[in-house]
Amino acid sequence: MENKRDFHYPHTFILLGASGDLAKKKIYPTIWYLYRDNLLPESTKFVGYARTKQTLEEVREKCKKYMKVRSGEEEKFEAFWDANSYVSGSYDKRVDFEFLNEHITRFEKGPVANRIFYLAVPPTVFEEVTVNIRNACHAIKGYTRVIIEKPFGRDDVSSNKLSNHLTGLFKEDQIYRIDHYLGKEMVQNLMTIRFANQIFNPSWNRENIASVLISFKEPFGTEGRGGYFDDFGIVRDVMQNHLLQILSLVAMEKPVTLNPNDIRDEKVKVLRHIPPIKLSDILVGQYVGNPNGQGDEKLGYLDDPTVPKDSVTPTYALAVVNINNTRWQGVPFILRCGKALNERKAEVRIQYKDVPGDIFGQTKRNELVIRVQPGEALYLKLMCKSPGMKFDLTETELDLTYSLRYRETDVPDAYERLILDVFTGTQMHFVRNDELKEAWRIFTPVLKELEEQHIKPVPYVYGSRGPADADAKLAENDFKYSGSYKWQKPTLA
Ligand SMILES: NC(=O)C1=CN([C@@H]2O[C@H](COP(=O)(O)OP(=O)(O)OC[C@H]3O[C@@H](n4cnc5c(N)ncnc54)[C@H](OP(=O)(O)O)[C@@H]3O)[C@@H](O)[C@H]2O)C=CC1
Ligand SMILES: O=C1O[C@H](COP(=O)(O)O)[C@@H](O)[C@H](O)[C@H]1O
Repeated sequence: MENKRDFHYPHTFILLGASGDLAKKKIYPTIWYLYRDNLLPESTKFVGYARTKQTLEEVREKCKKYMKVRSGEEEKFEAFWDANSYVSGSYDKRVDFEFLNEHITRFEKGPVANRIFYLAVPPTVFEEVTVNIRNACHAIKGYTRVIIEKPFGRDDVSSNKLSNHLTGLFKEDQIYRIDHYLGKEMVQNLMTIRFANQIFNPSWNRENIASVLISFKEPFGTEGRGGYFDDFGIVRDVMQNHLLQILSLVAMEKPVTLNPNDIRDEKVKVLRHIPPIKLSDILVGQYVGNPNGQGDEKLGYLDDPTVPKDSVTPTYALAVVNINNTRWQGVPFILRCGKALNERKAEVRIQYKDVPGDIFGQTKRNELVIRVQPGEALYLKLMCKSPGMKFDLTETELDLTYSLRYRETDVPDAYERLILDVFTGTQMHFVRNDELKEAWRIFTPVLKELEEQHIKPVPYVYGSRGPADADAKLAENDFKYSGSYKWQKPTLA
């Protein structure tokens, strides 16, 4: 791991695919915020690289609307762009990468100089780019780290092939596989909630917990990205990575230490207890247009011109995952994700069992909700005596809403944390090769069955809560919804 004291050496951050969507919407803004907040080594230079022939001014112009510059920050913003340069070249020609290498070398005065490559490139050019980095751009007087974005393959075979390819070029401690959900505040909080609170730890098991629901909902469809999406579908896009990562943090045993490898050892261990998902344990859906909706809501997935008319790619999926170990045997972990739904939401719901011997005759289950987004919150739904002269029960909550409790603190964006982690050399929040292998072992068979049998997803209307059958599947898996809980939003004092 790099020491803080090494931060005065030259660092170059090379963004491959600098002309693309991810670069302009996410990566350039992120490196600007890190630079603005003085979080990066002082002498860091940024190099954009892509096939498009363009000037740095043009790159800057394209990123403009995605980068926030507050009043008083204008000078710093100019300094940021002064530290940037852009090189155009192909992805497959070594000579172009040799030119890139010469370009980077100019910034590398002194005995040590480090390089970080961010691969914001399509999977089709991934192999040649990594070979060219290894052969022509590897640092000779410092570290070389590569950040890679999903998709990490599309099944076990292609993912293994990619892993073997990378293993032939880089050591595991040079590879940073991004799952940006691991950079989200409440996902990072899962370990603290579990292991720094004696109140939760003893009840975190099959004796007390009935079911766990991990949800991701988005209120928009594929928005013209259907061409990419159709090849992957929601299971590969969200469930196999983001939701499974959350599951492993919710279900794993306590790691021996906070060392990244100890944590990832535990994540792998719990994944190894999960058998591959069966076809009977998954429900898939695809959105159709809402005739009463506005604008895009009128359009179904198949109306996207980049999607084949007979596509059976799921835009919604609910899967029941079993963990066959002492802690969790028999507790359904329900993963649920979908596009074009009624709201934006990502959350974990830990639903406790019914109170045995209910003397009140009306108790509802406790539920611990960890809301990842929007608006980070942790709330525990519980029963209380109705205040006043009555002796009946009321459903209420212990509520930790971040925007109220931590008014002065800005929650950083996931990419900011993760890119900074790469500079400091901490791999705790990155996906290790063996985690990835387990994830594909769990999902590949069912994905194959869905695709080989051409299973038609259940239609659901754009803007709805998803296929009607999904709630029945939740109920079958010991997730109880009473509909009686009412939240009273606190008002600001
Ligand atoms: N700190 C905070 O900000 C807090 C906010 N709240 C808010 O209060 C509101 C209610 O709280 P919530 O925890 O959602 O509790 P509820 O018991 O009201 O709802 C739980 C969830 O059940 C799902 N649901 C709705 N209908 C059904 C159904 N027929 N079968 C199965 N599931 C169903 C909904 O999610 P889905 O559509 O995803 O299935 C819903 O969000 C929410 O908006 C919540 O954000 C509550 C407490 C604290
Ligand atoms: O990885 C992905 O995540 C986004 C959702 O990310 P969020 O941080 O906005 O929740 C999703 O839209 C996209 O399809 C998927 O590839």
